[in-house]
Formats: sequence, C-alpha cells, structure tokens
Amino acid sequence: MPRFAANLTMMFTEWSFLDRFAAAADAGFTAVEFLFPYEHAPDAVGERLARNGLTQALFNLPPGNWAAGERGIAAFPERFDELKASVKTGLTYAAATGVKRLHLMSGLADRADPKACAAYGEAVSYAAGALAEQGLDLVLEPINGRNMPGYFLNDFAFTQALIAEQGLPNLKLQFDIYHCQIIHGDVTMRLRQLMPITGHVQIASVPSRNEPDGEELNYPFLFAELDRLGYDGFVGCEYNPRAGTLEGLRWFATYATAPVLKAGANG
Ligand SMILES: O=C(O)[C@@H](O)C(=O)CO
Ligand SMILES: [Mg+2]
Repeated sequence: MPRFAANLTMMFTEWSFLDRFAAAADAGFTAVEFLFPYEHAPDAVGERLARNGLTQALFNLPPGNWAAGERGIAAFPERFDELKASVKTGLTYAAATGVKRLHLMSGLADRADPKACAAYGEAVSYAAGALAEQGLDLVLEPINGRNMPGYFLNDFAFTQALIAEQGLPNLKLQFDIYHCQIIHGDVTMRLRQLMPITGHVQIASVPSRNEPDGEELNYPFLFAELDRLGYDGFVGCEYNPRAGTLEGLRWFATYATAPVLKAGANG
C-alpha cells in the first residue's frame, strides 16, 4: 500500500501553514510534503513534525523569486552562486526536518539553449554532490507546460537521459503522475520503465488536479501498480481539493493507517 504524504501547499489550506501539520495528522496522514518552508524558521517546522509524529517526505530547494514568477534558477549560468547559497539554505531545513530528498527546480528557460543546458547540468551536479554529503537524494521533476509555461524541464525522456548521463546514485526522478499524463500519457508503461530511477511520486486527477478519485486516470489501478513494482517511497498528494480538504478525503479512507477524519468526512 502506498505511503501517502499530504501536500501542505495545496491541501489543508483552511489552516495556517504551521497548523496544517496537526490537521494532516488528525486526518490520518503520517507524512507530509510542501513546496517551500522558507517563510518559517527551520526549528518551527521541525517542531510541528515531531509534535504530530509526521515524516517530512519532500520539499523544494529555494526557487528564486517565486512571487515575481521565477520557478527555479538552475538553468541560469549567471546565478550559480545564488544556486550554491540556496542549496546551503535547503540543507539547513533538511537538517531540521529530517527530510531525505529535495527537489531542484530548473527555472523558465529554453531547453534548446546550450548555455541553459550546460548551466542546468552543472547545477544538478553541484546540488546532488552537496546533498550526497548529507546522505540526501536530489530529485528532478518534469513539469507540464500548461501549468508552467516555459519551464525548462518539461520532458520525462530528457530527464531520464540527464539522470543517466550524470550517473550519480543519489540523483533521481520525481515522477508526478499528473504531469506525466498531460505531457506524454502512457503512465503505467512509463512507471514500469522509470521505476529504477524514481525517488518520489506525486498524484492528482487529470485534467482538474483535484482528488485522485476519478477523471482521466484510474488511481486504484496505479496504486496497485506502484505496489507491484515494489515502490516503497512516498506518494505526495499534490492536488487542490474540489470543495474542502476534509470533505475530499473519502478516497483516502481506504488507505489511511490512522483513524481518518475526526471531522467526519468519511460519512
Ligand atoms: O508539480 C509541481 O508543480 C510541484 O511538484 C513542484 O515542485 C513545482 O511547482
Ligand atoms: Mg509535482
């Protein structure tokens, strides 16, 4: 059975960020992920995890100026020093949270630009090396161009080739099933093919990016497939609840290891 992690950037947004940890634990989750913790002190985040008995499955390294539209800085050669500082910041939060994998975003850049490709390769190599020293994995996530127009890393085959080329044991794929279905389709065959390099999985319905309980993909089949493939990592629930987080957790009741939904969404 997959180990689900509630994505606290998208789920439980009815609560303030630090209160989402307790809300997720109360709903039966034993792990969480989010995009960025950097507006909060590392110890404050670590304390909420410990207090609620939660494992931190994943978060992203600093992405540059997100509010101004940046989506990572790794593909920009002129920002390599900033990239190095951002890795240091991420590792401070990793130490406080005990997370074992971090996601490096590429940025909005042209994959046909050799300078962007070289910069990205160098940034990946640097970040993976720094994370390896702390026993952490670096994960890379292809993201579809409808949600993130102009995003550099927008193709699973390109990401697979890059990971192979780098040949670093702690460099892995963040397989977001939602993005895979939108970019390429053929999700099951791609899961089978890419499982050996997959370090993290994320889910959402397609096309709405809501609960994994309908629309284009058959998630019960895909969860069973992850089990058949021996995937023992986390599955991040990176979706926007249709009508309230708790109200949308019926799909999760089958899989929750703790009593689900003190607030009664099971009814
Ligand atoms: O799929 C996504 O959008 C995220 O996993 C992410 O890290 C960047 O937004
Ligand atoms: Mg994702």
